Amino acid sequence: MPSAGTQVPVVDIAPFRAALGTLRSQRQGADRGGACAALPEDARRVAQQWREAFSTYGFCQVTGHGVPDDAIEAAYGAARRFFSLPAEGKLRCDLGKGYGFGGFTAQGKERVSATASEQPDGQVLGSEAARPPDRVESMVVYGTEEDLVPSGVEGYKDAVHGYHDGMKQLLKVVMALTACSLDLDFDYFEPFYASKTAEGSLRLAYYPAFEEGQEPLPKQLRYGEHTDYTGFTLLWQDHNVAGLQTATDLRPPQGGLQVRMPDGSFVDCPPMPGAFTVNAGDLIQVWTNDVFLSNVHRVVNPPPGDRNDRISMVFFTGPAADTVVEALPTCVGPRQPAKYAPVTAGEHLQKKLFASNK
Ligand SMILES: O=C(O)CCC(=O)C(=O)O
Ligand SMILES: [Fe+2]
Repeated sequence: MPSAGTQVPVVDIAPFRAALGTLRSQRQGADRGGACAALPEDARRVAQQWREAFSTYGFCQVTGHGVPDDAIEAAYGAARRFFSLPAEGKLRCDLGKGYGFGGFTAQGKERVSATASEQPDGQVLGSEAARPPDRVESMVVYGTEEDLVPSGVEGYKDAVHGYHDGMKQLLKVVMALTACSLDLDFDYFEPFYASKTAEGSLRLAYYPAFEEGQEPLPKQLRYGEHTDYTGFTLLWQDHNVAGLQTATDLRPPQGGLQVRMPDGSFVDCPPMPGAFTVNAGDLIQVWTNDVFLSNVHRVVNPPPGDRNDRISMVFFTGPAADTVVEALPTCVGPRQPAKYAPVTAGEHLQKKLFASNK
């Protein structure tokens, strides 16, 4: 049996990224259709690996993504400086609306496990859903001029907006790859993601260290069991133990992400050098009629005595709020009936956020 942590597959998307430019230039003026079939062998193999990863795990580690290290470092540094502010400095960015509506959310407000009973397949996670609030602080960034900019955090705005732009670029590749892996035209999803109401929010997450004598509440986790609510999530996991404080040194803290395996067990999904962890959210599962899974995951506490904190940069994506998400044409057929009622993207997200802030 492979050791824990090796089970979320790795996909190097570089060959697909290289081919995508050619596809785009061919598309201009060319007849529609068949664009993905024209991909070179190595890029088609990436699309196949992508489909396998999301069908089995709903997760993969993405290398060859093209996001520059310095953009990651800059955002990570800004996040660390923000979360190191005294509480008053952070609370000045709290809009008082709870998690998911911009700005800062302090510990004790969000209880993500309360959303888990509303998975698209109706499955309930039982007593796990009754966990106390998560041991996390969050700062949400939309990449617009409306974003709250904390005072006293040098370079914050440029760094987080630069990172947000980088994530939008990567998302374009992710959606083209998804389209090709589902036998759709590479630009199939573009209209859904072009709108201002498309989901594209960056959650900077801070999981404080457990200092001497501090214990979690009974059953409390850093972030409880849940599925992500919308499209793909592009996650940069902390590569560090506290003290190193750069984004890319690989000394993964213990007490991180775990992903549910097909047999129901949870395995560690530690950061890997230079990789983004990518997972599919509920709307992708509905869109693909279960071809891609929106899989359950959580962030566990570090072992007793481990004094490390943890920072994640979590980019949530999804189609425009008014998109009615229903089974894609290549994911239904006489022997593959649609399993879900159509869902409106914005309504689904609001329902989940409401449940998480109870
Ligand atoms: O911090 C992490 O590694 C994962 C966070 C997560 O699952 C989420 O924000 O939805
Ligand atoms: Fe998540």
